[in-house]
Amino acid sequence: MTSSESHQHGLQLEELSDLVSELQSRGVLISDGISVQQIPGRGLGVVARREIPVGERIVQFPVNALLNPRTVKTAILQEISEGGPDAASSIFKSTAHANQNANVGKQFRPRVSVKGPTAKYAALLDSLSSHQVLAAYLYRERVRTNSGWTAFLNVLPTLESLTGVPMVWNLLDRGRRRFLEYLPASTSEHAARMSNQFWDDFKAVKDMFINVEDIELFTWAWLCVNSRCLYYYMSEARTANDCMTLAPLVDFLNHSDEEHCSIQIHDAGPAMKFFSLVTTRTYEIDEEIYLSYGAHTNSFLLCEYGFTLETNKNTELDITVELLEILSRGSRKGSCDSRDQKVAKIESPKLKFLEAHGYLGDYTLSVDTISFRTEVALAVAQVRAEVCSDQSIDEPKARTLERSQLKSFISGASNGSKFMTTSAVILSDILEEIVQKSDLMLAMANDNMKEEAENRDNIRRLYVERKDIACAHLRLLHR
Ligand SMILES: C[S@@+](CC[C@H](N)C(=O)[O-])C[C@H]1O[C@@H](n2cnc3c(N)ncnc32)[C@H](O)[C@@H]1O
Repeated sequence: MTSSESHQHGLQLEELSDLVSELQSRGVLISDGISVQQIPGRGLGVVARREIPVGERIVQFPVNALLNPRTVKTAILQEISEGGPDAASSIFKSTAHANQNANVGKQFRPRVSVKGPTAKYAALLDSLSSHQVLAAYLYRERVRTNSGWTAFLNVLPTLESLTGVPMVWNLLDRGRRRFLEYLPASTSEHAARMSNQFWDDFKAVKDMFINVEDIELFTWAWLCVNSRCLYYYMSEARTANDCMTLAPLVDFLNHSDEEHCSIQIHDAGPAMKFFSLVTTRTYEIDEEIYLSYGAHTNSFLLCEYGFTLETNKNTELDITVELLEILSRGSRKGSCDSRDQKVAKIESPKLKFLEAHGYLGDYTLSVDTISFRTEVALAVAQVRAEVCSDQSIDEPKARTLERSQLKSFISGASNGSKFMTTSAVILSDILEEIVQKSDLMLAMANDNMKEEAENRDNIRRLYVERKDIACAHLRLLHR
């Protein structure tokens, strides 16, 4: 790999060649066909320096050179074995206990049970989620003077360059908190969920490790992990979400909604397991090499990674907030603020019914389809609340019939034609409001976010997409 142009863009040539040396010393193979360069609007990216055929392994890691909960645990336990109690007390708080509070689904099962003096520390690390372990590790490596990962840490983005992520507008403000008001409600809820997760993770890490106090530094570490990790299966992970690894250099690949490369695991026996980045198409000289981060919408990309795609084939219109509002209030008019939904959720029989049938939330439309979940919610929205309650002995026959029609639609035994006309009316009403609101928000973002062109353009893109999809469905509905 070469890095000839990187020095123009904040990152020094030596920093990239130090990274390459650091990785090579860990046994990582890097193709001579790629370089890391600044790409306008995308930060750094990976570019082909020569023609690259399909199937070329452009980076190959021995799996123990990756940075994930497994390798971090090994490194920390080794540090403790070599340094003794002093080393342990320079890492863990004396009050540290296995994190009871973490989302259980995200914790790790002990893979190989560790015995001896380090067993206690192994159990502590196993009780954290991957995100927590990795963020804590990056934090700690950043503050220590003798990190073995200095070259990698030096090429990670600065906190300022991560401020496209809405969660950060709230956390660090710097005049950006007001931008949250311009987000579509579903995007804003996604950002709020991330904030909650961030605070849970900060608390878990702070309670366990010494000297993790600096919120800005932890934000940087947490966001680096969030935006740069790749999927890597580990048998001890309890959920797919916890199969996270950092792979330096591979993490310079930007996202595309088309597949360009894939991650492959080659298992050639003990100590011969490799994690490779392999091309799945040919590349011309100077072409950027991308990786798909997943089939993500622009709202998701903005929340998790701080950018949106100009055209995104995974675009969809999320009407969850709008539909939940109708379902919880029983009517569209005089509706409550979407933030009151949690209270309504507990009380509304319609929401309870949807939850019991696995259809609560996630109501979306793509340009030409309405998801089945949305159709179910529209059907439930139009029946009387009593239809969603359990059958009572003396209830009218009409109610029993309507309940069975609803259940038969949900189970797929009928096509739900009974509900279609009213569903169309409810949906039109929602979509017309979305078009109006999008126009308003597009104008407001234009007027009030002038000084932050990138954030403004990302937000505008979300409303343009919402409006386009809403208009496409309104045309179909009014045909
Ligand atoms: C895994 S890193 C990719 C390398 C990154 N560009 C860098 O400078 O280090 C993911 C980050 O790159 C940026 N990014 C990735 N794909 C992008 C795209 N298609 N358009 C704009 N920015 C993108 C976002 O800032 C995202 O959080």
